[in-house]
Amino acid sequence: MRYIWQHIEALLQYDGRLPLTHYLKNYFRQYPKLGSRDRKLLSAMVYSYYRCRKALVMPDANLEEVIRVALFLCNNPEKHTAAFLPSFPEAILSAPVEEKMQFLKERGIELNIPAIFPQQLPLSEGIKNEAWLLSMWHQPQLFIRIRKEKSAVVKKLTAENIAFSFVNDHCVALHNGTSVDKILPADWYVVQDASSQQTGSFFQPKKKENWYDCCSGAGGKSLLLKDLEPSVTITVSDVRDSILHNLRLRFNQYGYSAPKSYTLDVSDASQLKLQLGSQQFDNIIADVPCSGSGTWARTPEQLYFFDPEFVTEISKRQTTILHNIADKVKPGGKIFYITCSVFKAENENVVAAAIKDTSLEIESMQIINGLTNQADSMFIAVLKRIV
Ligand SMILES: C[S@@+](CC[C@H](N)C(=O)[O-])C[C@H]1O[C@@H](n2cnc3c(N)ncnc32)[C@H](O)[C@@H]1O
Repeated sequence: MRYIWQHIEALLQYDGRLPLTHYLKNYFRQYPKLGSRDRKLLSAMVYSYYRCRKALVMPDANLEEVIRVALFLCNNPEKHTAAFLPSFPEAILSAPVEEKMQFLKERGIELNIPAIFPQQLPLSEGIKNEAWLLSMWHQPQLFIRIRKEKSAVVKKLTAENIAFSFVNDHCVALHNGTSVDKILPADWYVVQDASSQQTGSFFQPKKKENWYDCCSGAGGKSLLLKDLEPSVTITVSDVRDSILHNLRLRFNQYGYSAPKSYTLDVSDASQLKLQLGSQQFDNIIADVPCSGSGTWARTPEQLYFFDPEFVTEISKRQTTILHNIADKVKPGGKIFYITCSVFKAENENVVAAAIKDTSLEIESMQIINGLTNQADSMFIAVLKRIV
């Protein structure tokens, strides 16, 4: 098993620039002799390392010991990891993380939880710092939104012996890595995080309304809106042309005609004016670019290599976007400002800056705390145009 430790040493040369999942794929491509079990084990080791390394106070430990403790904290024993977990009693290997921490403490391994995120940016109301930090130690669940044939979905998942649970009427939680695409017809469901699904409960669209999704990405929120009220007309924009192409394919896949779309940088007021002219909309979804800190349990490398300068920059862009779209919504209409960040700087502070010199007022704002469901966390502010 020496080769595993050699690969780990090589893998930890990673510098955080590529998404970790791409980096691992590229790495494994260079070593075709590594079997699927080795790849799973190495991935679990690397992910566990970035999840909790900064919290482990183990000054005299070698890399092998650190990795074993990280695996222990961030994973329950599975076939591919079991042999590499420390030789602790069986029961503690699948115990809750608080018990595991206590167990380590009793054996002289201290944990410094705040060190996981030394930048210590203030979090939005409704999310507790320690709970957020500890959530980084586990991969969140996979969620689907059932669009149709609910009882057939249940039947198929049950027949395939897939573990699942309902979060609400349409939201199903599954183990991460479940290949739902091999089991369910593509138009019966959408893969969408539970908190992202929950943003839909704020939209309350009325028949035939005209909506604008200004940072639409591949259309997760637009499709949610369309499924809530198929008669709405949606216009979408994104700075990336390729993602708008994906959005159009998805709309067609789900039986909708492709919406009017613009490739455009909404932080640039002149581009917005040039392309949209004087159009106004009943409501706008602004699911803006952000740090993604509410989703870092899926991408712990972003937590590990985080540069706070990014939040300073992105919050300026978020404020500019809100300013630019403020008069694109009709008086009485609403802007749904959404981020998948837990930082105040991208949430409450941006909203406060944007309402200062626009005719928007805050109807509500809150964190959608995903921690209890092992989901992502998001922020949504409902901003109403008053004149
Ligand atoms: C959070 S994602 C949107 C996710 C999408 N609403 C969904 O639910 O699937 C933010 C999107 O904003 C786009 N974006 C980033 N900067 C932008 C800008 N200045 N103008 C327009 N779109 C931008 C990104 O390309 C990305 O697709």
